[in-house]
Amino acid sequence: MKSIILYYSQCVTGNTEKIAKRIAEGLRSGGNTCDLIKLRKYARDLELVRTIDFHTYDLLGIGVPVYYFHPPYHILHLLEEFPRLDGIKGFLFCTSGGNPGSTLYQMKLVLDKKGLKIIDGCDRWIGHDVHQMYSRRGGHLESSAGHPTEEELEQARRFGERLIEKARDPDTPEKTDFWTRDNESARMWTFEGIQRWFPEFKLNKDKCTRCGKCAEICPVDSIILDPYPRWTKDCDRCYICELMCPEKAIECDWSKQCDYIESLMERRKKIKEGDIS
Ligand SMILES: Cc1cc2nc3c(=O)[nH]c(=O)nc-3n(C[C@H](O)[C@H](O)[C@H](O)COP(=O)(O)O)c2cc1C
Repeated sequence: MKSIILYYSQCVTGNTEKIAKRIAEGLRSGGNTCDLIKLRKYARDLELVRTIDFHTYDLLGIGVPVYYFHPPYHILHLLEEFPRLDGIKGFLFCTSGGNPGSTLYQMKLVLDKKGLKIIDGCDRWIGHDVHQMYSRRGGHLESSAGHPTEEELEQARRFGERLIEKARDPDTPEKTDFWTRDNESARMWTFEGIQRWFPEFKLNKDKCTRCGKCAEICPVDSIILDPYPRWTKDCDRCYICELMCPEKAIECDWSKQCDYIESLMERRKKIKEGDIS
């Protein structure tokens, strides 16, 4: 059996990449093949997708990190540009800090229109969450530290192995049970809402050396050097540019988001202790 996995994963954490590699390992068992392709930048990926002959594969897998209870928006747009996938079986997966929202459901909505028959998926794998919202909490969501664990990675490998049988069986039904998982958080956090609520990019020109790392790393090519970095359009708000700037010259104001996280954590603690319902 011939399969292919396309995945996106941030370079700082690489959680989805770790899971994708293990699924591929499982899919390669018994002499089967699996091509593993890392998505990097929207424009380049669009070209790449146009060169792939998907109909030479029996199975197509797509993996993403969860961004604000959704797939990264640029990946959703990329899926919209995929060719027809009739006759091919598919599976979807993601990693999240613990709340995948409606990520896989939204991907399925797009891929259904392409004719891909989705036979399996998993949105339960956790990945170390280092979003800057947690900067006051040591720079990460504590409960996600150490994930994906070796146990989760082994689950991913077995998931890949099981997929071989499922993909071979012509009677394998379409996977529908968890696709309806559409939650309140996902409905609340619209693309426009995210653009409004998260901080604007602020550049400290005294620190910036115009090295271009931010532009190089931005997955949607939102940043141009003019001659200093300038953000040209709405992006996925992944803030990888801020995180990876070697001079720490991108200084977003995270105080509002950090305050929000603190009040959320406080509320959760009280609920756990039975102080409030
Ligand atoms: C911009 C951004 C938004 C995120 N939004 C969510 C979210 O809504 N729910 C969640 O559980 N985790 C969220 N996370 C955590 C990531 O989904 C998680 O760490 C994931 O494993 C990252 O995968 P990667 O290392 O492959 O990029 C977010 C992380 C980032 C950077």
